[in-house]
Amino acid sequence: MASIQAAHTANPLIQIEDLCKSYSLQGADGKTITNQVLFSINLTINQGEFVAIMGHSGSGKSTLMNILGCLDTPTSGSYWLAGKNVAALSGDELAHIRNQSIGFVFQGFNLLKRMTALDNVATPLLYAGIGRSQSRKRALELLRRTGLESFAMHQPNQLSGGQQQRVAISRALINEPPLILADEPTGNLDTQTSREIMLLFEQLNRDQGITIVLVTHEDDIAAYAKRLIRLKDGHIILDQHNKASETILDQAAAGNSPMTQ
Ligand SMILES: Nc1ncnc2c1ncn2[C@@H]1O[C@H](COP(=O)(O)OP(=O)(O)OP(=O)(O)O)[C@@H](O)[C@H]1O
Repeated sequence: MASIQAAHTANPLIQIEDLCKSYSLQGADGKTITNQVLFSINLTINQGEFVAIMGHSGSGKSTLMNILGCLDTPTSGSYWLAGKNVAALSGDELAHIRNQSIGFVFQGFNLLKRMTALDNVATPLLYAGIGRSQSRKRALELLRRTGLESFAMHQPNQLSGGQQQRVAISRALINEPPLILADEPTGNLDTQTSREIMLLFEQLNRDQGITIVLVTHEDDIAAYAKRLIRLKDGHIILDQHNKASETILDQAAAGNSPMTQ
């Protein structure tokens, strides 16, 4: 297996050691079946990295992302996020870390249907106890940055898929998290809109140093990430610098500005 982990020793944001995950299910005969999904995963992701996780359906990508997002717990092994041992955190501390340290972006956008774009973006701040007017002010700033200021009062069904995903990305950014976890973020989008969303991630990574970890099935989406990890049957079988991202970076440097498209 090719590995670039040794090259990334400074400022680890994610450190996983010997992590395993199994699910126990009850079979038709009533007996318990154990399904091991992740096998002895070792992974370090430093602050500022842009990582794509690839692999066939069922290889364990979402399971790994759920653990990275503190939405699920490993069966064994350790996970340190920003220097904190996740297993030692209480429920409240986990909720706090999810709210403050991680921005989530999903394939289905996961916006609240009856709320405006503005209120969708402001929601994590409201949960964090910030007042409504301050939250909305900050949400509007984020929508401006993602090119959606004039759509602030639209509800999700009045927005295109790409616009909805920009709202979701604005929401993910509102607490200025060091980490964005994106699970198939372009899975519901056409090619051109996918490209715009990926350039937006690339810009956030380059200009603000936000660490981005995304799951994708598609090579042309993974091409934006600087590091490529491939899972197979719950094992990391490849972990390497992604040369394809250099071409994309050249194109971005040539003046593509997804924030205003
Ligand atoms: N909550 C669960 N209970 C039991 N088994 C589960 C659970 N979640 C996932 N699995 C199993 O774990 C394996 C990996 O699933 P996972 O969703 O992580 O794969 P994936 O690589 O994300 O697949 P896809 O690309 O189709 O989304 C599958 O065999 C799945 O059935």
